[in-house]
Amino acid sequence: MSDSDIIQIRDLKNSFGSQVVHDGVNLDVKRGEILGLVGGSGTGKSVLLRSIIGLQQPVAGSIKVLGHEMIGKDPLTMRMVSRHWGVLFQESALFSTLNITENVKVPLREYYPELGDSLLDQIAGYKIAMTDLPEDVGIKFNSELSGGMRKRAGLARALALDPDLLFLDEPTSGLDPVSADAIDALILGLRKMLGLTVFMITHDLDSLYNICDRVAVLADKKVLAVDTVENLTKFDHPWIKRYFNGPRGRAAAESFEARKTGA
Ligand SMILES: Nc1ncnc2c1ncn2[C@@H]1O[C@H](COP(=O)(O)OP(=O)(O)OP(=O)(O)O)[C@@H](O)[C@H]1O
Repeated sequence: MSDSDIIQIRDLKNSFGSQVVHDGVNLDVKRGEILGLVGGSGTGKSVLLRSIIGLQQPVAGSIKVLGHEMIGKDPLTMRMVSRHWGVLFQESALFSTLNITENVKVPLREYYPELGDSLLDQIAGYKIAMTDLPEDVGIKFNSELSGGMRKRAGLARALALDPDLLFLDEPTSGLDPVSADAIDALILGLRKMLGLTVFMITHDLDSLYNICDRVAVLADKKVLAVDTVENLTKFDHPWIKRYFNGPRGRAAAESFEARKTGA
């Protein structure tokens, strides 16, 4: 594992009964990069994410995070390594009975039970501010927030423990284009400010062009290619061609070019 790799996956196999989802997945995620993961529906993007963060037990293979083998890990190692990552789940997964401040305090309480409530409130307030949410959001509940605000609140909780690594499951799904652009800008800003590595499942072609350093394509039960979007558009595989060179892919490419030239 090279020093620059924060995640290294080798020969990963996942199956459910007779359904093989992954059959020899290999992938390296480099420290400091934003890596996008794409693939058709049901190709196993979420199963891959769940395998990395220990919510899915693979059949075979190796997953190293920060140099620690995650498969077959003991609960203590798992707890020690998971302290270094934050996860934004697709529906943000905020606790509906807790306000946003209390949600952000959940991981803080788990890892720092000795800290007093007023200090936890301050830290939570700081994390909420980092995601550009107004201060009064802290006392609101998930049901009182817009879709974009929920994503930001989920991000605030994912940042609670000052992670090195951020896992995002479709951070812009369900958002209008302006809110999606704002979330992309926030992810870029957080990466710069905190030196994060970001592993992001997305279907959002604009996000792939605008913020991902590299994109991994999951198809045929494997990671078929990992490269810049520009290079992937030239890749000779039927799904990759359809994905990047179809009408939506071309529109995203044109919009990216227009942004670059300021048109
Ligand atoms: N706990 C489970 N039990 C049985 N099958 C599962 C389980 N979790 C996932 N699968 C199956 O594994 C396959 C991959 O699912 P996964 O959710 O990873 O797809 P995905 O690529 O994230 O899809 P989408 O883009 O539609 O969210 C699917 O066929 C799904 O039905």
